[in-house]
Formats: sequence, structure tokens, C-alpha cells
Amino acid sequence: MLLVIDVGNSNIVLGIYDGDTLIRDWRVSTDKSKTTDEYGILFHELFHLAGIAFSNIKDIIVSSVVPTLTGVLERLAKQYFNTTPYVVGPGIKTGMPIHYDNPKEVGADRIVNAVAGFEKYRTPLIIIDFGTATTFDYVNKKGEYCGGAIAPGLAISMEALFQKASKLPRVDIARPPSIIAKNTVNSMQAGVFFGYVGLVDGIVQRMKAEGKDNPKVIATGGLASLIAPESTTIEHVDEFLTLEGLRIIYLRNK
Ligand SMILES: Nc1ncnc2c1ncn2[C@@H]1O[C@H](COP(=O)(O)OP(=O)(O)O)[C@@H](O)[C@H]1O
Ligand SMILES: CC(C)(COP(=O)(O)O)[C@@H](O)C(=O)NCCC(=O)O
Ligand SMILES: [K+]
Repeated sequence: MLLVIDVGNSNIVLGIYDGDTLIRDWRVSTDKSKTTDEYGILFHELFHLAGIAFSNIKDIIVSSVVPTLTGVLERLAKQYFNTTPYVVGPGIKTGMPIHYDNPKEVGADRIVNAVAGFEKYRTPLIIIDFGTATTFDYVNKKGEYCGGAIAPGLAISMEALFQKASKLPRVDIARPPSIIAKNTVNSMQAGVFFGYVGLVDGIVQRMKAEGKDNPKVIATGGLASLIAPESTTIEHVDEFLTLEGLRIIYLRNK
């Protein structure tokens, strides 16, 4: 079995593949202060509850945008799984040319999403990942990574209102009943939710105009399913795109 791990700024997502089937997935908080042993205990507990032994895992692949935790997970792989993990970055074959001023600078999660999307659809793509940040990535018809955009994520946008304006409370992200809202909570939701739908569709339209190869638009990440129904440009939500991309990159490197 293969253990795939995507370390984002808010959550670490874990998945276990048996062949090409994702048999288990978990989401745990990203905590930069947790040690290798603390993550070891946490993973052990999750595996135990699922009835899977660490010894079933033959290989591990990691993508991380939190450098301090990359080392923690490398040590965890060695100490608890007795294996050297594949870490998406320099030295790993992705099979995708990266057109970025400095290819090392692109977040590993963005590359993994792009690889998964192109493998799955074999068409030009815009991939949107609703994480801590919202990333937009453009893949052209040759399957090359062309770059994209990074916007503040939905949750941190809402958090910024709460942090910076004394009278604004902390509010859940949700679609409010109307755009002309009648109370503070709904007004904040109207601004953030509908504002975000506009941001997404606006960026996609501009990318389509610049890229000119009629890309398919897909979305992933925790909050994709909230925005997709209201967006006029998102065609498909792929919940496990990043995990799938990790499995594909593993196969290209083992
Ligand atoms: N299924 C979900 N439903 C609601 N909120 C979610 C869900 N998944 C993630 N979130 C929230 O969305 C934000 C981004 O999370 P996530 O997609 O895990 O980002 P990252 O990849 O940066 O770790 C976080 O605030 C998280 O709590
Ligand atoms: C843009 C990101 C912060 C997104 O991370 P996430 O929201 O998934 O935690 C991450 O991909 C990153 O740190 N990228 C490096 C900069 C770049 O991609 O150009
Ligand atoms: K992510």
C-alpha cells in the first residue's frame, strides 16, 4: 500500500492507496509545533482505528508547502515506516515541464494538482484549489504548467474582516439568503461568498482570454463544493485531485 500525504497550511491530508484505489483518507490540522513523535502517535491512532498496520505501507510520497513539516514527515517515514519517502520537489520526475521564472518556487501542491488534472482529462485546464490560499493553475494543451494566480483564501479573507474591524464578529463561511443582506453576519457572508464567486469567475475569464486554448475548469480543496454551484466557470469538482496526483507522481518515480 502507498501512503500519500499533502501538507497544506491549514490541513495535512493523508490517503492510503491499495493499487489505484483510495481506501482511506484523513484530514488533520497542520501544526508546526508538533514533533515527529507527536505526528507518529496521531498517525498510529488513525491507522489503528482503520485496522491498518504501519507495516502494510510499502512507500510514502509527500507534497508540502510547509517546509518545517517536510522534515518532520521525512523523519516520521524513516522512524515509523522504515522507508525513505518521495518528496515532491527537486529530483522528482513529474513528467510536466514547468514554465515559471524559477520552477523551484511553485508550490508542490500546485504541481501535483496540475499533473493529476492533465493525466485525468488530457485537455488544457485551469485548476482551482480552495485552500488557505486559493490557487489557479493553467495547463496548456501540450500538458505544460504555465503558471497561474494566488489569491487570499475564503477563510483567511473572512478572518481578516474579524481581525481588523472592531465591530465585526467571527462568522462562518456560508451562502447568505440574499446579496442585499439585513444583518452584520449575513452582510459579511454576502461580501465574502459572492465576492469570492466573482473573484473566481473573473480570474478564470481573464486566464481563458490570455491562454486561448479553451481550458476545462476544475476545482478542488476544502471549500470547492461551496463555491462551485454558484460559479459560472467551474465545470467539475474533484475532491481528491491532490492525493491522486501524488499517486501518479509516485508511479513515475518508483
Ligand atoms: N470540508 C470542509 N468544509 C469546510 N471548511 C473546510 C473544509 N475543508 C477545509 N476547510 C477549511 O478551508 C480552509 C482551507 O483548508 P484546506 O483546504 O485544508 O487548506 P490547505 O490545503 O491550505 O491546508 C481551512 O480554513 C479549513 O478549515
Ligand atoms: C500558494 C500556496 C501558499 C497555497 O498553499 P495552501 O493554500 O494549499 O496551503 C502554496 O502553494 C505555496 O506556498 N506556493 C509557493 C509560491 C508559489 O506557488 O509561487
Ligand atoms: K492544498
